[in-house]
Amino acid sequence: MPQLAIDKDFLTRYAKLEKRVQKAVDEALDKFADTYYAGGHLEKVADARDPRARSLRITQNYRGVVLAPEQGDTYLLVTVLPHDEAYAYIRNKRFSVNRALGVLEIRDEAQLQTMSDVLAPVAAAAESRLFDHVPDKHLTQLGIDDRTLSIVRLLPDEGHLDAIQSMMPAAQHNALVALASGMTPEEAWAEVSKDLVEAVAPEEIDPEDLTAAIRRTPGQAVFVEGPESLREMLDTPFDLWRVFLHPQQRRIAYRRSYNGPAMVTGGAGTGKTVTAVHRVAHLAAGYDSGPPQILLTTFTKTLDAALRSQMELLIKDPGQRDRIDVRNLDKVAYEVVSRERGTTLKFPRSRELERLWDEAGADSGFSGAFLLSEWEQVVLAQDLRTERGYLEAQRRGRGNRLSADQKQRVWRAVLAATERMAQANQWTFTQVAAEAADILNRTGERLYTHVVVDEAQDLHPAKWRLIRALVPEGPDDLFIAGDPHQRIYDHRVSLAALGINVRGRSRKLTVSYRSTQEILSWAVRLLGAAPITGLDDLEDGLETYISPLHGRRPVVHGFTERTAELDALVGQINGWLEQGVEADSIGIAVRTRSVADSVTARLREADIDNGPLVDGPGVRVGTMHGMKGLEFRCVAVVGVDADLLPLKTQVTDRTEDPVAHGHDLQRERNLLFVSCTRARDALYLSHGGDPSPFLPAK
Ligand SMILES: Nc1ncnc2c1ncn2[C@@H]1O[C@H](COP(=O)(O)OP(=O)(O)OP(=O)(O)O)[C@@H](O)[C@H]1O
Repeated sequence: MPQLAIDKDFLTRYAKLEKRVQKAVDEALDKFADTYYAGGHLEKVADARDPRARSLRITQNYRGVVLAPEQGDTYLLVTVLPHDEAYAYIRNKRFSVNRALGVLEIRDEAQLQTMSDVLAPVAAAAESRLFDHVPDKHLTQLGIDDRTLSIVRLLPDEGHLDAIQSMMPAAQHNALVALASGMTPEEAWAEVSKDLVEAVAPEEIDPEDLTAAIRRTPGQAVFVEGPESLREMLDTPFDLWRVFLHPQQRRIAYRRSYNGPAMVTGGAGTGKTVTAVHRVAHLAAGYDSGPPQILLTTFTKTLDAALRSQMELLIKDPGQRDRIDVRNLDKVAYEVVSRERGTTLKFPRSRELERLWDEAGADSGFSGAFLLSEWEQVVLAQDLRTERGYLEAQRRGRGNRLSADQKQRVWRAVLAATERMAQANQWTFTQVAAEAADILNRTGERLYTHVVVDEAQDLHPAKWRLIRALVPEGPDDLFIAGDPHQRIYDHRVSLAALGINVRGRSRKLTVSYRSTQEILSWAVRLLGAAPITGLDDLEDGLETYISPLHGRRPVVHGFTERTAELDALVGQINGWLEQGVEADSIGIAVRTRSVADSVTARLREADIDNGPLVDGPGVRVGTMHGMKGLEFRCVAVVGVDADLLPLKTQVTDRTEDPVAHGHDLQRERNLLFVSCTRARDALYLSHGGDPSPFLPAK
């Protein structure tokens, strides 16, 4: 059976072609797909570096580059380029199979040759060379082949190793970087082989077997399952995540089965959501049709809309889609409770609710706002049902200590207020989640076979109890994606304490697909040095978090007053717009509503179209909390002032509760980190007064 594969570079370049040329590519591929096993109309290029590289005519000015086997029947669509560049590509590049890893590699042999000629005299004159201490045998074991070896022996230093990166097969370059950084050959092997989708013994690697090599390199090239699948790829060429998963992502998403709840963590932009959506595709592929068995969920309405569109982009089969519900947890909980009660539920505004709690707790000595949050953060969080339970409960992170007498008064107020709410059929979403979990636990009904949860770090314990109650315990029951460094609400949860055991089934993603390395390295410093505990109770660090993307360093501008700061913001936004950045690819994040209002007013004055973060129109403006889960090409974080970050009203006094104080400060840091890591290409920050202490010193 002939097989067609497509390289990431092909799709990336196709995405950027004019519509007219794209159409010509489509036609050429249709023809090619009809007959590719004959290989008939692929043109051999006389001076091709690699005899298997052919050109495919698209238009007079464009050519595709196709790797066509001398025997066998796998064709790889490598790239699509203007005519002269395509021929230069074919004249310069060679394809190979890595001898140790078995992955597909491409190198620019012409440039490497030129580089060798330049390096030869430098190497001869140097006293020692970078890899003098490493014997050939070790290099070979790491996948360095003879062609690379000859230039490796000439490299005088790491600068030259960096300089040849773009010419070299990526896996071989990684191995050399590992050795150059002082790793032993064993450590370097662990480093380069960690991303393999399948381990393979060197003697099993056939250097001519392109099909096997492509299968081992799913982040770069994948097989197309048929003309329809090719059509889908070309219809949404920007959505590379649908097709090219990083091996780390693929291993996690497409593992046949987990013997219980599994978790994927990783820094911002490492593709946790992408991995979760692919996991749903994997689970759905196990069924043909029928009632929904899989819940894909997250914690807000705006995020679940984004999840739904991602799911629909990835899963086209209507039968499989029917097996999947995408809805946020509030909605799931609402349906369970309203169905049981046979009525709709009312959700009063927070002011109204606080008034109710004020009245119900009038003689408690506490405000309605305090009582309400005590109920949600302590009583509902710990599922406390009796006064005794409450009196004995720890109130970690709740600030001021309460005496037994005070606790009794709080408990009475809780009873009175919840009674009033019940009479008026008034609810909070946390309460509905707790109630839904109770109902399901009481009836034993389980609504799904699999639940996949995104943005898991911020869920209230009541929502976790609901999640646990939605699926029977068993293989593949729960798949959880989250990042504890992005925790921006109060909920610090231990999954184990909630009966969800992910030990041994927790995996980490480390490669950012969103932000540049410059933005990442800078943003990680905002988090401070305090250790962060994950949902699995283990410490979670971001030491291995990297990005292959590069760009400009973030900039921080300081002003003494807000007006000057906002004038500068207008200048920055206009600058981005003039550079051709679309208005809806620019996000502005601020700590408080009132700063957001000033920003919006100033933009309006400058005639810059703007609107809310999720649906616009124009430049997106919103609070840092609203930035969660979103992404923009350019991000401006405004009002990074000492009195806004941390926001005093949100931080418990150290003298009242030092632990809560620490947690609150960390949460404020995380909030700034989340905002900054929404940026793909450019990050701009400013303050209109003393700078926030979270900003790193230069
Ligand atoms: N394999 C991939 N190929 C191409 N793009 C990818 C891939 N994986 C992720 N991306 C892109 O990287 C960006 C971040 O991915 P995603 O939102 O899944 O990350 P995340 O870890 O959930 O981020 P966050 O925690 O910040 O919300 C998205 O634009 C996504 O499309």
